[in-house]
Amino acid sequence: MSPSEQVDRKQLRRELRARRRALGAGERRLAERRFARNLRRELGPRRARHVAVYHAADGELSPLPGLAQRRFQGTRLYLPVLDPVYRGRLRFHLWRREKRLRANRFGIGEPRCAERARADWALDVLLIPLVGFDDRGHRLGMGGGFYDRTLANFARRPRRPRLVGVAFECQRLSRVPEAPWDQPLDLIITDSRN
Ligand SMILES: Nc1nc2c(c(=O)[nH]1)N(C=O)[C@@H](CNc1ccc(C(=O)N[C@@H](CCC(=O)O)C(=O)O)cc1)CN2
Ligand SMILES: Nc1ncnc2c1ncn2[C@@H]1O[C@H](COP(=O)(O)OP(=O)(O)OP(=O)(O)O)[C@@H](O)[C@H]1O
Repeated sequence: MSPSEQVDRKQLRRELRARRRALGAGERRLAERRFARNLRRELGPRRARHVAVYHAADGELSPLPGLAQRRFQGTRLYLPVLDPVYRGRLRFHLWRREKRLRANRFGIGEPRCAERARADWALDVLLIPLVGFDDRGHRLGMGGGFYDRTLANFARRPRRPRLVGVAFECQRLSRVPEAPWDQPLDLIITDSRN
């Protein structure tokens, strides 16, 4: 990746984050409904017992209405937690809805570390919040490299979750300038209307 592409990434990230934050409440509700339908359709009938989600922040599309559907009734949900030991890495802890979350250093809610964790490779589906994406499955995230490091691990594993990016259609780009460490996603699910 050339230095100018690095600048592009930063600039793109800023613009796309502003774009998703600018969506109004009505647009968001509609987008979440469409996402719910697309999620059901795209995941197909295969059972997903252990699904990592995220606690929507910074204008992100909330995946929760999608996961409240009947199809996900026995599904356990996990949230990313900034690893207190391995800096820059994520752990996935069980999200029990009756328990209060705790804000991490970015102000995003996390389960307490006492909640059960599941090894990332043993999840069935990993929902990844995207800042930008393109048709080839390349993604732009918040820039901390947290998901990058998680994804890099899967290359050496026989078992891994389905890697599913989540974004609004307005975050689609013709091409994400790719970084050498980028791992393409299996699937990107948006609020597309059909
Ligand atoms: N909902 C949600 N949870 C998530 C992520 C995410 O993208 N969405 N993450 C995905 O990685 C991890 C957190 N990563 C983050 C990386 C950067 C910033 C951020 O706001 N950066 C500031 C400057 C940060 C600072 O140094 O204080 C910024 O860009 O303005 C936030 C979260 C784990 N949890
Ligand atoms: N496998 C890895 N191991 C160590 N560091 C990594 C790895 N992958 C990426 N990084 C570092 O993480 C930083 C952020 O990467 P990048 O710009 O690709 O973020 P991003 O596309 O926004 O993704 P993310 O959602 O993971 O933050 C980079 O500076 C990079 O050096």
